[in-house]
Amino acid sequence: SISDPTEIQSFLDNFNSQAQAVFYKQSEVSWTYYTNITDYNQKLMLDEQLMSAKFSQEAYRNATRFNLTVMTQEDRRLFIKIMDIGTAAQTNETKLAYLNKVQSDMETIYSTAKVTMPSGQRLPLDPDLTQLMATSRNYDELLAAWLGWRAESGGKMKNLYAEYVEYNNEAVKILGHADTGAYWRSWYDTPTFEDDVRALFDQLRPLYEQLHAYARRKLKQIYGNDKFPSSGHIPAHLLGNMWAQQWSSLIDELTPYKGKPTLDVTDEMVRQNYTAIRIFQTADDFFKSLGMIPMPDTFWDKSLLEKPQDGREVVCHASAWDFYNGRDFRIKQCTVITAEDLETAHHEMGHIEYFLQYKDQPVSFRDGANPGFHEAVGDVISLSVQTPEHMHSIGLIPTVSNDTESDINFLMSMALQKIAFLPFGYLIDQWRWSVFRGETTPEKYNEEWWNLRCRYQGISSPVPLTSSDFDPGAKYHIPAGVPYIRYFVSFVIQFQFHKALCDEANYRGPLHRCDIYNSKPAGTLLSNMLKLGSSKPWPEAMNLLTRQRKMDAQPLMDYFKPLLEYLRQENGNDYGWHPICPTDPTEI
Ligand SMILES: O=C(CCC(O)(O)[C@H](Cc1ccccc1)NC(=O)c1ccccc1)N[C@@H](Cc1ccccc1)C(=O)O
Ligand SMILES: [Zn+2]
Repeated sequence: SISDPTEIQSFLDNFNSQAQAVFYKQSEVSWTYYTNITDYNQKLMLDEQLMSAKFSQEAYRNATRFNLTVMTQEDRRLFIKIMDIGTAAQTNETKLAYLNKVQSDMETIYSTAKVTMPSGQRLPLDPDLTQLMATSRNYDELLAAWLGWRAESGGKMKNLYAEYVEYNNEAVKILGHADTGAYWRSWYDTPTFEDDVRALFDQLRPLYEQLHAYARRKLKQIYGNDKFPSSGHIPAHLLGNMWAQQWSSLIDELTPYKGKPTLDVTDEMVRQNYTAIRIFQTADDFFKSLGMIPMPDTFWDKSLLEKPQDGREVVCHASAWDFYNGRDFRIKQCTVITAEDLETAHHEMGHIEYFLQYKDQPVSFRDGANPGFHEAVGDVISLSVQTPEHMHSIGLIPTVSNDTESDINFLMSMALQKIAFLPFGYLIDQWRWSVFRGETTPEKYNEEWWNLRCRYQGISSPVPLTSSDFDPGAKYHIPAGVPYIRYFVSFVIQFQFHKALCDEANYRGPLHRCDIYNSKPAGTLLSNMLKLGSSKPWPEAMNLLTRQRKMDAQPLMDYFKPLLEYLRQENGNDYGWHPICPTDPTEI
């Protein structure tokens, strides 16, 4: 095998320039499809996916001819990443084409699904059903939207999913992975990863149990006790979100101390005629205040920041795009003027900032230190933006009051966003890993999904389950094949990052009131970590930023400590739920 350093270097240089061209083409063709869903554009994208798979297979074959043992650590790391070609390892072109087609068809079903409401209106998820789930307080109206959505999305793709699982597993097994879940976990390069995330979740469950109990009591006052099963579960359609994954839309009902200025800035954004562009300029301004890299002109020219009104079908689920040429970076988001979309804009721009910071790395290192790092960047900034101090400084709330009661109100609003999410962020890939392992077979898909929803999230289906249902398919990441444990990891590490940056900014107060706006030292520290991309093992990136190498839930627990005490006092013994789903979901 080849050990000559000049041959090693010329292979890497060659790969890098060819890969940029191939990945650019693939991004362009995919962007065209995602922003204009037609059969023709899908065909162009699927053809291009086969071309780039051939390129990856060729690169893999060539890379295996080299002797990795004589290389520098960095070159060895590059070769290993070049050989990690995922499902492109499937050399049977018919099978690979079919896998890509099934995946794309499921994502298209999800993105074009519409629900016919009792009024006769046909509503898409974005923005209509999302807004209905957030604003309606009518049990039956919420139920109609929730039932309709799962029928039109997941209900239409159960058999497709079983095929996707089979073909995806077959492809990654060629690379030596046990199954697709094992392949996805390999990106964290941590043998104890599954145990580590389980330990983090167990550490955080008491916080969630207390928030769940508090929300359940308030929701019973709104909808009546008779709507809640005696098992202690909350019906899944009452939490202000299609998946009950974040409960921020319930902030007005769940605010502990009434009579204080509202923390929901949506009305004020609308009153000030905020536009999508202004939402993204607000986010861009924050990165600039830290001395970080501003969005380039191509971003503003080529992004799609609002749902087109010309009848085109688009994939509305937000995403950030790296075109791998060091110049072209875009966001696709069907932005609406709400506090939630202000947060999403920061989330997406966090991905772009990471792209910008690592754009001079070799292509194979243009990735997050691990997938959770990529999801955390924007959310860290958003933790500063959402403080009452910062919201006041950008004119979205009238006054800042930091008396104890206002503090609890603020922590409650952050908990509805961050604590409510934890079991959801945890359970999605618990389900998928069990499916990829073959422990959960197609006839058990839906039953096992609700077992996890009942056990970890303490929510239950408001209607009896039928075997034709496929509720996992009602959540974008399942048909789109996007892993999800990355968000659970992000929701833990983003508080570690926030604490480290607040320390760097010489902030002294309670963590939940820290706003790093304008801190160049914090910006420099964050930039230096982001510049690494995936060139170093993630514990080294973690160490550079936080001066220790582990995922640690303590900063998150410290942030919410005052709220946990309040909730414990409020709830007394009225908390928790039966781990098994209620037999009769509407049992009185
Ligand atoms: O799905 C997202 C945001 C979309 C995204 O930015 O994570 C996006 C997902 C995606 C879409 C298409 C293909 C692949 C992934 N991820 C990116 O755009 C992305 C991720 C890593 C690198 C580059 C781009 N958030 C999750 C969880 C979440 C996170 C933060 C706040 C609220 C909710 C959700 O909505 O359930
Ligand atoms: Zn993301």
